[in-house]
Amino acid sequence: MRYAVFVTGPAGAGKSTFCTSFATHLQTSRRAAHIVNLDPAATGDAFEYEPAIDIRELVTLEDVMSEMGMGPNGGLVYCFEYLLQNMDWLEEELGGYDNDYLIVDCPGQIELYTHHPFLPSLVRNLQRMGIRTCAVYLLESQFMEDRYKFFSGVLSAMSAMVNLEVPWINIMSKMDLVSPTPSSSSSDPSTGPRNGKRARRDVARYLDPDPLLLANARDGHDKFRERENERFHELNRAIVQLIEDHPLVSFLPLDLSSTDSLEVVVSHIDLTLQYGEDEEPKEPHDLDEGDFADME
Ligand SMILES: Nc1nc2c(ncn2[C@@H]2O[C@H](COP(=O)(O)OP(=O)(O)OP(=O)(O)O)[C@@H](O)[C@H]2O)c(=O)[nH]1
Repeated sequence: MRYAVFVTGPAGAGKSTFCTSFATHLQTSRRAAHIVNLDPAATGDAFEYEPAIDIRELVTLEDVMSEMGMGPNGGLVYCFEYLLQNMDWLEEELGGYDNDYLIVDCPGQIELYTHHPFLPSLVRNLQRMGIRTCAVYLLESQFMEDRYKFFSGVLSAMSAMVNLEVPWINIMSKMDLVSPTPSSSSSDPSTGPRNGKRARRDVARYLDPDPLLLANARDGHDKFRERENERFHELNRAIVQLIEDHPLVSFLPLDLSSTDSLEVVVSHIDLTLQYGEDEEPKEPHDLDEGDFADME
């Protein structure tokens, strides 16, 4: 069985950094893991790793823009259309990997996840090749600094989940930027960040989104908006109702400075992919010395 994890999320959410840490973690556990770069616009020095499969070997955004006279957004769409027309290229690239874990680093343009058909088509192609797939969606912890920004992040995660229709995990990345202790400067966890960082104690309301954060908007900025636009307030109430009625979105915290945190995320991904469930138990004569290394 081969496995593929699509690592998605907005630009700068930490996708490439997570892919590197994830792959390193699996390799340390003696599991075959490879990174697939799906961003045709990635620049050479964007990677800390050498991707095993790289869309840029098929098509690059730079070439499309210069040869087809397209802009960056149209060019990206063209690159994905081109990939889908050349699935035999991908199938051949994937041919060399058996019983492996493929970590697919996706571009940061969220329209690719929320309404374009490319990723769903790509996932269906991988499933046809017998590759079990799931997706993770990274939202960075700075999204918790502003409730409106946070809820737009929640809605984009929901929209991407609905579009992709594969087993799915939401991750709150860059949790190392969140302060471990609450500040005494404010007693209201629904207001903005304190001293530039949000206390972890408040974070639970974001990891398992509490719609009241949005309903109980109280700071000056919110009052201004309420006064200015009652319809905006009605829209908020409708969003709160939607999130309450469909509690699909919760977030796993990811702090890459903690191995335990990464391990929890990896074990959730394994569970979602049902990793290893189809493997035959090894016969004693199939075992090699390395299989006993962990037992020493
Ligand atoms: N503090 C902190 N910074 C991080 C973490 N992960 C990534 N970063 C930083 O955030 C920036 C963006 O990280 P990337 O991994 O390139 O993010 P990305 O989602 O792949 O970005 P795009 O490919 O542009 O969409 C870089 O400066 C990273 O060093 C993290 O866990 N903690």
